[in-house]
Amino acid sequence: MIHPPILLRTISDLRANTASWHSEGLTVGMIPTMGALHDGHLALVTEARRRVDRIVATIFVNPAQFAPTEDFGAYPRTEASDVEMLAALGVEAVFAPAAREMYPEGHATTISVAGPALGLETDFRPHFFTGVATVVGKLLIGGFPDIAMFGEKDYQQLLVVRQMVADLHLPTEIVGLPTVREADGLALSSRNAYLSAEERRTAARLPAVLQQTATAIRSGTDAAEACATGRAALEAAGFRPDYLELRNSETLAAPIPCSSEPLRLLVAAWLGKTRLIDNIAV
Ligand SMILES: Nc1ncnc2c1ncn2[C@@H]1O[C@H](COP(=O)(O)OP(=O)(O)OP(=O)(O)O)[C@@H](O)[C@H]1O
Ligand SMILES: CC(C)(CO)[C@@H](O)C(=O)[O-]
Ligand code: BAL
Repeated sequence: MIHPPILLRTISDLRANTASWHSEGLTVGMIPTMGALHDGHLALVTEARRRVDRIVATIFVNPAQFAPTEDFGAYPRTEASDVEMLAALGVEAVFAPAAREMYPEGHATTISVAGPALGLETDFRPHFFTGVATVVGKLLIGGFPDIAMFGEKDYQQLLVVRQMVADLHLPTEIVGLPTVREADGLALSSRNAYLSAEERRTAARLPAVLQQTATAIRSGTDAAEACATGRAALEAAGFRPDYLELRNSETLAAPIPCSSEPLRLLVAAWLGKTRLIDNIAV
């Protein structure tokens, strides 16, 4: 017997729900999403199920993280089927507010993060992390979950959220989980739905080039040279790369040559009208 989750539309209902769970001594996990759920999101739910007593998933296509030229209008909105998928996994509550609930008339506060937010995505989407940090901050303050789950697919976002939570002393543990991939290596992403059949075949070159570049760096090729080769391979396959860069995996600072710091290779590239991102440990 599947119990549908409670559907919450207001911050005050979100707060009342999680407060009542906490008052019963139950632990709470939050999974922030923009909906159009896939197995990557469901892996976050499954891991939360293992860790906490009650789960609230959030579904909100956050206008503040889209530039006017980006795909806010086209972003897939599939709330009814999302709620069914969450129900099947036993999620207790779904918070799906309207934009005016999150950003009422006169809203004038944003959360701006430096550190891991500098460079990479910010060079191409300068508005993005302020939008993400502001909405995630509001969600965490709205529900005060014990844990919140994020995917490594959005690796820079994960580090930005961790930085924000630490800096604002929020009492939530940020849990990062590995990227869930299709059989051919493509990272699951709601935006994959934009790809034509031919683009979808080409898209598998993105993780393949990422792997090749990581292998070259591991076997001693200079990182700048390996990344240049990787970008050229992406262009030859039909992508327009925004970046393919090696960074320190904890700070996202440029790596210090010859040090033994942990490294991450991150990529963002356009395929037709679709922008894909991915990353792997080196
Ligand atoms: N393939 C994946 N594996 C693991 N986590 C994922 C995956 N895809 C998304 N997530 C995580 O799910 C959460 C919600 O992401 P979001 O709703 O933006 O989905 P998305 O598929 O990343 O969408 P988009 O295509 O817009 O980037 C984020 O923490 C994100 O990192
Ligand atoms: C974290 C998030 C839900 C904030 O809108 C979004 O950026 C996403 O889905 O990754
Ligand atoms: N998954 C990150 C959300 C975005 O690109 O807007």
